[in-house]
Amino acid sequence: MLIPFSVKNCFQLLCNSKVPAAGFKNTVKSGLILQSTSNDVYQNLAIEDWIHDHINLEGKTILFFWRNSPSVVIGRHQNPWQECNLNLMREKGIKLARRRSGGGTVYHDMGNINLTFFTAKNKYDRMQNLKLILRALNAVQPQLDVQATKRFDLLLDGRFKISGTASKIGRTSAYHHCTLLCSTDETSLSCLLRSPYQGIKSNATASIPSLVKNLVEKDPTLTCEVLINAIAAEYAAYHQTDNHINLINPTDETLFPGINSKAKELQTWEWIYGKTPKFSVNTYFNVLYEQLDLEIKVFIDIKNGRIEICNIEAPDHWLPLQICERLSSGLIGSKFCPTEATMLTNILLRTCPQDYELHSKWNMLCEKI
Ligand SMILES: Nc1ncnc2c1ncn2[C@@H]1O[C@H](COP(=O)(O)OC(=O)CCCC[C@@H]2CCSS2)[C@@H](O)[C@H]1O
Repeated sequence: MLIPFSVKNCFQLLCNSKVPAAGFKNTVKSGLILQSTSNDVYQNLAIEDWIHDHINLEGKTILFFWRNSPSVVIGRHQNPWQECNLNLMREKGIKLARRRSGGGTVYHDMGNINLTFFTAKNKYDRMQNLKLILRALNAVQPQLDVQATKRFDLLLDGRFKISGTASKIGRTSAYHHCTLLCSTDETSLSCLLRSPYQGIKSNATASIPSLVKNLVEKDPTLTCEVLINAIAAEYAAYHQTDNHINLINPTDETLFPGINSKAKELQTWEWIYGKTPKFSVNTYFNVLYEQLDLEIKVFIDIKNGRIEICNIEAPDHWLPLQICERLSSGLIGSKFCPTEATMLTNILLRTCPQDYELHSKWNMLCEKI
């Protein structure tokens, strides 16, 4: 169901389907500026989905500002194992989110601003949005050298990326969203976006790594707040609308019916990992066991995030082929995830409870894999 658009009373009126559409169109201005009160990546991505699915954007536009606590955000068609360091993320409690738009992987924290430009499909224009950001940057610091590229990145001093773009085009509406690096933790960004996993083969979209820089490095007065206000002012001037940032709470079911279930869906394993395009892992590693250096080979095919084919080859004298096969086949159908694999093999190992040596060997393998 599409809901008529309004700037009056922000979303209260947006949800009021009794407002007569024709008369209403003449009285409302064309743009609305919103900012999320939440720093939760799933809640903020859910707001994007909700607006995209529920608001009739014909002749109207919305600009949505949002910031997240530390998170890694992968594109719709990406492979998280290939794009980031999942172990490090788990260790540091950094969230992983899969967005609905395509493109590469980015790191978010409170020093990164996200901007979503919602329009009707026929008004979707990424370069126009980026130029608006450039005008705002120029207004706050005329000495900045920032340019938009053909890929819709924003580059500082001709080589440092400060913004990446992605988009989603629906039947009638579309959105273009982009980042803006203000004071992000660059060390976390580069460590987390480096995958330690080897031997992955897939057709998933690969990210395009760049040198990055924060705007605050160029001018310490360029805080997130200053930048958001400058972009909002430029947006209001361009769309001849009120220069007012409406704060919205993305958990408010009265304004956004169904929003919490959207946020929940974005947090499911099935969405984050299960949507990974089919891939395979073909690798080997060495284990040290009682002064023996053993080579273990691993071949795994993963579909919908679950193990479809699994072959683990260890030297026969160390782990007899038959046992290796039994344990490998026990993993088939399980999520490609350390906790589930460990749980499953623990169940299998219970069939030979006394064999402590086998248990310790298998645990070594699981840890390495
Ligand atoms: N926050 C941020 N901003 C700009 N560039 C970044 C950021 N994080 C990482 N990077 C760099 O971009 C590349 C990936 O570039 P690549 O071009 O592959 O991907 C993108 O740019 C995607 C942008 C998605 C924007 C959405 C807006 C709201 S939700 S996420 C990465 O390897 C880093 O070098």
